[in-house]
Amino acid sequence: MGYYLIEGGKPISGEFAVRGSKNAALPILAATLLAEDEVVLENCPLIRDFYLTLDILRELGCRVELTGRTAVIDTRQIQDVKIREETVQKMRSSILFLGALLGRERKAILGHPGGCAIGERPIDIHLKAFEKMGVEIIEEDGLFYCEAPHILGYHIYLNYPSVGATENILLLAVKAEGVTVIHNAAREPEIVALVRFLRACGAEIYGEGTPSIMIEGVKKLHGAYFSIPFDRIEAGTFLCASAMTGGELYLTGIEKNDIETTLEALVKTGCQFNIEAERIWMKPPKELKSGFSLVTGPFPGFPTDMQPLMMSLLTLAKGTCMISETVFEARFRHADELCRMGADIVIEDRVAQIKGCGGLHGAEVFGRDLRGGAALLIAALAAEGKSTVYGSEYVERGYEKIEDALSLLGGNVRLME
Ligand SMILES: CC(=O)N[C@H]1[C@@H](OP(=O)(O)OP(=O)(O)OC[C@H]2O[C@@H](n3ccc(=O)[nH]c3=O)[C@H](O)[C@@H]2O)O[C@H](CO)[C@@H](O)[C@@H]1O
Ligand SMILES: C=C(OP(=O)(O)O)C(=O)O
Repeated sequence: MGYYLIEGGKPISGEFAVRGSKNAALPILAATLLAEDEVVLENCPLIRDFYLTLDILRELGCRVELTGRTAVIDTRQIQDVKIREETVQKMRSSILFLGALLGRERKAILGHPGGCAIGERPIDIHLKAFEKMGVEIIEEDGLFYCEAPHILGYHIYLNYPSVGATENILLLAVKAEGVTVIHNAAREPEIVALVRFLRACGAEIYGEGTPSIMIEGVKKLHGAYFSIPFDRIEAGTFLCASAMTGGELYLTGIEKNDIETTLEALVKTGCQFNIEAERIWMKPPKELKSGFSLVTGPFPGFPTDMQPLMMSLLTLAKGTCMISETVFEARFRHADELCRMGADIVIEDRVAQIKGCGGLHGAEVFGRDLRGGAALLIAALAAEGKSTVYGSEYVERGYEKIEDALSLLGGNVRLME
């Protein structure tokens, strides 16, 4: 198990150019399977999940070249329709290969996806929609054997605006016969990014970013050039790190509409902002304020992925704050670890009450998922003394060399493999 060694107490300040989004890049990589020509992706995030997804494409027989942040992917020579169990276990987004492989090859074999243990995370919404669109699914020994001789457009009503299910249906529907409409679709910026990519490849899609997305199936998609948009969770993580440590931060490469709820929460803590279209400057107050409630929810609600980071920050804010986690039922595992650093957090079911503790101290703590690990890392930066944060392998799934980025901004963080 890798870990971070952190010496706290130094402000995180300066300029940071936000990198490409994990949650936009991964579905787009799956979508490259649908393009029957070369795809060029710019601004790729060099993170563990990205490399793992490139490996899936290679294992399927695709040609993949990565130079700097530019990936060139040619899926014309695809030879396989099965994703290895080991890979599927490591990453939630591997489920998106189901829609993409079915769209391309009419067949797919894949197990139940793993990923961060933040809840049960069933895939019933994906499978139900697929069946309605003509996919035959047989589950045997933990594997889903899927076949779709004919993919049929359909009106799909999601009982929850699942991000993954909306993406998977999009991947299948672009190659369906006829029109598909997704009702109660997810509206996250990552859905918009996937649609823009598919459209660049020749797909006919309307309504992304709204609860109704209409897709007119096409016979073939072509290659495209596309730049991965910024990672709104990385941006929020660095803002929280600076706010907690009393540093001023200048973020570039962002789109402010995509991180509005995070900015609103930070404003409530007393942070001041100067916001331009693609840049943000933030100055934290001398003392962070609390006394409000946060409820996570589907976009445009407060993002569940930011919840652990915001909880970390609120441990230092004067007053009491309540956070309700409505998206994932087991996403508070970082709270106990924050308490080991001196935080005052009480959890009851899916609500956390966080009282400002006046200051954190260094400790040995365990990150058990991606954002939970990052939350501990930023808490350690703000704590007095030395900390060890275990679980770097989770953090590396979604943050590119976070230890280097934070060190360049004045933090004292080392990754020990
Ligand atoms: C790779 C990626 O993009 N991951 C993001 C994606 O995950 P993911 O796509 O897994 O999240 P979903 O929106 O699907 O899940 C939201 C909720 O719906 C439930 N659900 C989902 C599907 C289903 O078939 N049945 C079901 O019950 C889940 O258990 C969860 O409670 O969106 C989440 C919510 O914004 C983010 O936290 C993740 O970072
Ligand atoms: C939960 C996350 O990712 P995944 O869905 O890939 O597990 C995340 O990015 O915070």
